[in-house]
Amino acid sequence: MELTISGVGVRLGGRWVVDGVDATPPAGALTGLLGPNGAGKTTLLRLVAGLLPPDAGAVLVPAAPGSSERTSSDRSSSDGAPGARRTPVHTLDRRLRARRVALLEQESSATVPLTVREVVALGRIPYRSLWGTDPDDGAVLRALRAASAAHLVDRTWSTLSGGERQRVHVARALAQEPELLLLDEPTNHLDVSAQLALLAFVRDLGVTTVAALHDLNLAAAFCAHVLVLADGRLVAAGPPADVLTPPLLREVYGVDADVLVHPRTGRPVIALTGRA
Ligand SMILES: Nc1ncnc2c1ncn2[C@@H]1O[C@H](COP(=O)(O)OP(=O)(O)OP(=O)(O)O)[C@@H](O)[C@H]1O
Repeated sequence: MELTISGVGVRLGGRWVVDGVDATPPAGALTGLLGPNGAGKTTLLRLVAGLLPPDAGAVLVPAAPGSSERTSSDRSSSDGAPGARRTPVHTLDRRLRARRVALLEQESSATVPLTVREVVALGRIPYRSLWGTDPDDGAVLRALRAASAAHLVDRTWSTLSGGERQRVHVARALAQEPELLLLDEPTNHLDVSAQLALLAFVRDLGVTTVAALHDLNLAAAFCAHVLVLADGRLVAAGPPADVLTPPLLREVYGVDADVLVHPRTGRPVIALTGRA
């Protein structure tokens, strides 16, 4: 999906928590959203998901073909699609938006008396008929397989470990079959092997994905593009090798680091040496 984040800002608690962010995450690729605690990553993901209306700017997505959605005149000549009809994501009808955009929120501690199958089926609600039937009865299992969680299908949600819950959350987001996938710290609770498997999977999915990540080396290894937030503002954007430099890491995170080049992948490897 061609996504344009255009001058987006929101005020919460009397201050701009996200402030004037302009970004165009590449379509069909994995973008990492980086920045220290409180930088505004979760808030920006909620804005991009259309769950939070912006107080400034807009998040524009292509209008669905044949829809009567409110569209803006195309302000995004930079995205190479002049004349394309675009619409602010927060104005999309909720059901339609849920078919196009999935947000994996940071884990909530809620315990629900549901099986894993039922939790993942929640992601299919936007596709259900008036009678509540899913037109694609294989979608839940496909999503569980993709998230390496098919073996959990009949388990009760409340009995799962943190890492198992995280995989099921990912499966629920995938079951929505979105054009835009937004992941808030998706590697939380996952062991190193599961972290690598998940990021390799979403990188290769071909779906425009924005993932808030704290692990700079995972971002460097898997992301095509990174956005770095600090105090609600975008301070850098581009390929990891261009963005994740020692001066940037010092400025944004207050840490000293050596940035090496991986001998096989050519990607940056960040060796933290201490607080600046
Ligand atoms: N509803 C709200 N009212 C007031 N302040 C808020 C609200 N939501 C978030 N904030 C504040 O906005 C800032 C950004 O929060 P956000 O959760 O977006 O940061 P983050 O980058 O995701 O942080 P973390 O890495 O710790 O998850 C924080 O200072 C937070 O306290």
